[in-house]
Amino acid sequence: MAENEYVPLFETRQVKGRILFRYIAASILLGICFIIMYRIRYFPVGGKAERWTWIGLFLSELWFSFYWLLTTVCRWNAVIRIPFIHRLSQRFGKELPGIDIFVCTADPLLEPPSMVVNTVLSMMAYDYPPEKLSVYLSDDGGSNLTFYAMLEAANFSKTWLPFCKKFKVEPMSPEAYFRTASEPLNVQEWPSVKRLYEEMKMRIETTTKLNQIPEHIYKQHKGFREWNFVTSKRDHQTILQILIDGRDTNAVDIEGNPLPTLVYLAREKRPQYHHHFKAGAMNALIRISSKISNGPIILNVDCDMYSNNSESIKYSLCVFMDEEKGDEFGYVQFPQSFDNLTKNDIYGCSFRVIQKLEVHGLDANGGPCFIGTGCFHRREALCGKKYEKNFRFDLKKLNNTKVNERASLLEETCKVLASCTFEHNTTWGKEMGLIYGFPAEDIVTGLSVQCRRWKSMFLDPERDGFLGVAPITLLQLLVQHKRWTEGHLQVFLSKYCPLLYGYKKIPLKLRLAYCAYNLWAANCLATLYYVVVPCLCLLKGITLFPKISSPWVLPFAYVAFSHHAYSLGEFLWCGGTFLGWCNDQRMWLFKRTTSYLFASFETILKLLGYSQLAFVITTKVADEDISKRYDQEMIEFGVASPMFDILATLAILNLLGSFGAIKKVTMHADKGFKVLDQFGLQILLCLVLVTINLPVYQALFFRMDKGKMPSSVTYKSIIFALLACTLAVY
Ligand SMILES: O=c1ccn([C@@H]2O[C@H](COP(=O)(O)OP(=O)(O)O[C@H]3O[C@H](CO)[C@@H](O)[C@H](O)[C@H]3O)[C@@H](O)[C@H]2O)c(=O)[nH]1
Ligand SMILES: [Mn+2]
Repeated sequence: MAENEYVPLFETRQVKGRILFRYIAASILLGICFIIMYRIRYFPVGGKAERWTWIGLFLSELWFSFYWLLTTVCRWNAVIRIPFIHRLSQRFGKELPGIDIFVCTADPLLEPPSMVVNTVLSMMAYDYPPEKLSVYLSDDGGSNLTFYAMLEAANFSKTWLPFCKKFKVEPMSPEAYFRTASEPLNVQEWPSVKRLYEEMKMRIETTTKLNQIPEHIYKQHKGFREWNFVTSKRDHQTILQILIDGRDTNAVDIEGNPLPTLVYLAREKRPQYHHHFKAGAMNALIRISSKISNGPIILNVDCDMYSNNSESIKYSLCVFMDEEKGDEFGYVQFPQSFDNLTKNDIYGCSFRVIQKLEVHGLDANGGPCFIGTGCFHRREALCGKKYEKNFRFDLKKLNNTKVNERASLLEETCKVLASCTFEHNTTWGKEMGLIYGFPAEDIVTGLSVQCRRWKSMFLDPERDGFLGVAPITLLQLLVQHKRWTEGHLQVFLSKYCPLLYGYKKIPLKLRLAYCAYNLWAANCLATLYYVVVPCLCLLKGITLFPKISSPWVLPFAYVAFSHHAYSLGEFLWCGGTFLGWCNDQRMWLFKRTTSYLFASFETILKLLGYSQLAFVITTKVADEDISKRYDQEMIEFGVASPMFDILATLAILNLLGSFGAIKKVTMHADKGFKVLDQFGLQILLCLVLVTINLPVYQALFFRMDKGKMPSSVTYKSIIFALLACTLAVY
C-alpha cells in the first residue's frame, strides 16, 4: 500500500429496511388524512357535550399525528458506524492520546460504595496503556465511606489489572465478572483473586453498614483527616486526594507494570451556593483534571455504569483519530444498556428500539444527543471551543503537557478549582462545560456542542460498551422519567429550544428530532383524554367514532393496526420478545398519564417561579423482597403515591366503562347488535385499556405480597372513578 493512501478508521453504512418503513409511513399518513376528513365532515351538530368531546378528541388526534410525523421524519434515514480498531493499532501503535475518565457518585446510601468501586476498577482495566489513563471520581455525597472504598480499589487494582490483562477479562467489573464467569481449569490465580475481591467487598460493606471508619484504617491514610472539617454533605471544603499518581515510578501493580492515575474529589459545598448537581460535579472534574493529566479525550460515566467492553476507548479513538473526518466530531456516544433487565423487561427500560433504530436516525442527521453516560468527549468541544473547518488536532501532541509538581503539592494548588466561588463571573455552566439549570444537563449540553458545529456519533459495538442499573420498582421508573421528560420540556421552553437555538447551526431534521424528545411530556394531555373521555362517553351514550358498518372505520382500524404491528415487528427485530413489547406499551401508557403529567405541571410551576430545580437520584439498591419480585417480573407498587392514584383511577374507570358496555350489549337482545355497531370502536378501546391494565387490577384486588397496591390507593381510586362516572352520566 502506498504511503499516502488513506484508509479510513471507520465506515458508515445505511440501515436497511428504510424502504419498507417509508411505504408504511406513507400509508399511515394517508390513513391520518382520512381520519381528519372524517372528523371535519361528521362534526356533530346537536348537543353541546357531543360537540366539545368531539373537538377534544380531534385535537388529541391532531397532536398524535403531529408527534408521529416528528418521529417519522427523524427515522427517515439511518446509518450505522463501523470502527476498525486493528487499523488504529497498526497506524498509531502505542502513540495514543491520554484519556481522562470521570465517574460521578452522589450518595453512599443510594449508590453503595461497593458498586462505585466496581465501576472504577472496570474503568482502570481498559485495554489501554495505563500511563495514559486517569480515573477521577467525583463524590457529591462527600462521604468518607466512599473515600475508603476508593482506597481499597486503589489497592485491589494492583492485583485486578494484571489479572484482567492476562486473562482478557470481560466484563472488567470484578463483581459482574465473578458473577457471570465460570471458573477456568488450571488457573491458580482465579480462586485467589476472587477471594481477595470478596474480602475487599466484605470490608467495604461492613464499613458502609457501620457508617464509621475503623481506627486502624483511619490511621492508614492522611486523607481521612479531611473529614474532621466536614459538617455535612452540603457543607464542607474541597477534598482532593490523588490516590494513585501515574507519574510516580513506584506506583506499579504486583507485576511491576505502571498503574493508571486515580483521583478522589469531593468539591466544595456550602449551603449558600448552588452546586448544580451532576453538571457542577462534571465541570469541577474538567478543571481539576486539566491540571493533573489533561487528557484530550474525556469519558464520563455514572457510578453504576461499569465497563463491559475492554476496547471501547479504541473504538472511540477510531472516530477522533481518523485523519480525514475525525476532527469534525465533538463526542462519541455509546448506548445506555443495563445488566439487570429481566427477560421481558417489565418496566420497558431497555430503550431497545430507540437505540437500535431511532438514534441511528439522529446519527444520519448530524449526530445523537449526549445522554449523560457512556460518552467520549473531545475536551475542547466540551469546554466551549467552536469547530473550525481546517483546524487540525494532534491528539498525541496535546497529551504531552506533562505536569511535574509533586502529588501533594498538586492537591493543594488544584483545590481552588473546585471551590464554590471559582465559577463566579466566568462562563462555566453557560458556554463552558456542562450547562446548568436543567434536570437533563446532558441533553442541553450535547445540543450546545452540536450548535458549536461539532458533529457527534453513535457507536454500538456488538459487545455492549457499558452496563448500568435500571430502576426495579415502578415508582423509581416513573420518577426517573419525570425528571428526564421535565428536563427535556424545560430545554424546549428555554432559550435552548432546538428550533431556534439550532437555527442555521444544525440541520432541520436534527432540530425536529430533538423536538420529538423534548416534547415527550407534552403527550400527557392527549393521552389522558383518549384514556378518559371515550370511556365516559360510552357510559353516557355519546358516539365518538364511526359505526362498525361504515367504511370510515377503515382508516381508524388501519392506522391503529399498522402502527402497532410495525412497532411490534421493529421490537422483535431489535431482539425483544412479544411480552416485552406488551410491557413496553403498558409502560408508555403509565408514563404518559403520570410522569409526563407531573413533569408538565412541574415545568409550568417552574416557569412561573413557584418551583425549584431538583435532581432525585435513582436508587441503585433494593431489599431482597423487592428484587425477588422483580426477578419474577411482578410490577412493584407497594407505596402510596399520587402517581399510583392516577394509574389506579384510570384503570378502574375503564373497567367500569367496559362493564357498562357489556351490560348495554347483552341486556336487550334486539338492541345489542345496534349498540355494538354504534359503539364498536369505543368498546374496543376500553377493552384494550382494560387488558393493558390487568396487572393493576391484580395489584388492587388480588395480590397479597408487599408489592401490591396500598389500600389507601385502592379506596381513593374507587371513589374517584365512581365520582367521574356519576358526573359524566348525570
Ligand atoms: O447532585 C448530583 C446528582 C447526581 N449525580 C450523579 O448523576 C448520575 C446520574 O444520576 P441517576 O440518579 O443515576 O440518574 P439516571 O436517571 O439514571 O441518569 C440519567 O439521566 C441523567 C439526567 O437526568 C444523566 O445525568 C445521567 O447520565 C443519565 O444516566 C449518578 O452517577 C449520580 O451520582 C451527581 O454526581 N450529583
Ligand atoms: Mn442511573
